[in-house]
Amino acid sequence: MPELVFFSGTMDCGKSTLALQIEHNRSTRGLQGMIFTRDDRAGEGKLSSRLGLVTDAVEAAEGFDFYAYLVAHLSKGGRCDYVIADEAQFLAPEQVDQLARVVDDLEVDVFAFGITTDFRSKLFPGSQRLVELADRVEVLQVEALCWCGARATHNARTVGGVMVVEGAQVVVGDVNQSPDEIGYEVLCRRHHRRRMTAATARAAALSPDVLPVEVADVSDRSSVRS
Ligand SMILES: Nc1ncnc2c1ncn2[C@@H]1O[C@H](COP(=O)(O)OP(=O)(O)O)[C@@H](O)[C@H]1O
Ligand SMILES: Cc1cn([C@H]2C[C@H](O)[C@@H](COP(=O)(O)O)O2)c(=O)[nH]c1=O
Repeated sequence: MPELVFFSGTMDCGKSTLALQIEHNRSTRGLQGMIFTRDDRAGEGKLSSRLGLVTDAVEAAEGFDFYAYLVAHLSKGGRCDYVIADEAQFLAPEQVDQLARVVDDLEVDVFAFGITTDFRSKLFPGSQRLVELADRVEVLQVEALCWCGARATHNARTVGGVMVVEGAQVVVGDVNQSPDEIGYEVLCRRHHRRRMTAATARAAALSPDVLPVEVADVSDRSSVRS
């Protein structure tokens, strides 16, 4: 039975790498897939992984109709054994409906990859529709980690290392950006709620308000006892 599968996780957890691996494993066995993406960091019509791999893809921009595109391709005698859709969080809900129709009416497997929630921990509309429609939602097994060592479950947007909570839902970007750029950082829920990024945690640890308290505890022990 063909399936609509949503591979979901935070930024930087290996979604695009997995998409490229699925593509590689299937194409080396003679299957023919169609690869789609939207607003990849590497540019239009590219699906890229931070491991350095990149492949060409069809840009599924606003208004793009997956079902019509596949029907046109098949009616011209083209073949399609599976569909890969990366950066699926950016898709409109109706585009996700088209992907479900590709599975049900054209009997083609669809593997969609994307982050579930935005920098405010709100669902992207495309991801919400995928959760609603997918046969399976798979959470990636490679854990991205928060600076504290806990599993990262949330995406923070940062400016100069400081978490921001205002702004457009879609701003294409990356983790590990230089401090003057808008960037992203993955965090555990506790630190996302506290808006505590690696940079602000480091600054707090170095703050004169924090260190001397511990030092004072040690040096003042005799005075505390007396
Ligand atoms: N230099 C590296 N060496 C080994 N693994 C790396 C390196 N750089 C990135 N990675 C791996 O790639 C993952 C990010 O892969 P990518 O497919 O780009 O993520 P996503 O699409 O989920 O944002 C990281 O979590 C890490 O496991
Ligand atoms: C959290 C969040 C992310 N984005 C953008 C930033 C990147 O361009 C992509 C995610 O790509 P990845 O391959 O999963 O790292 O999404 C955004 O536009 N808005 C957000 O809130």
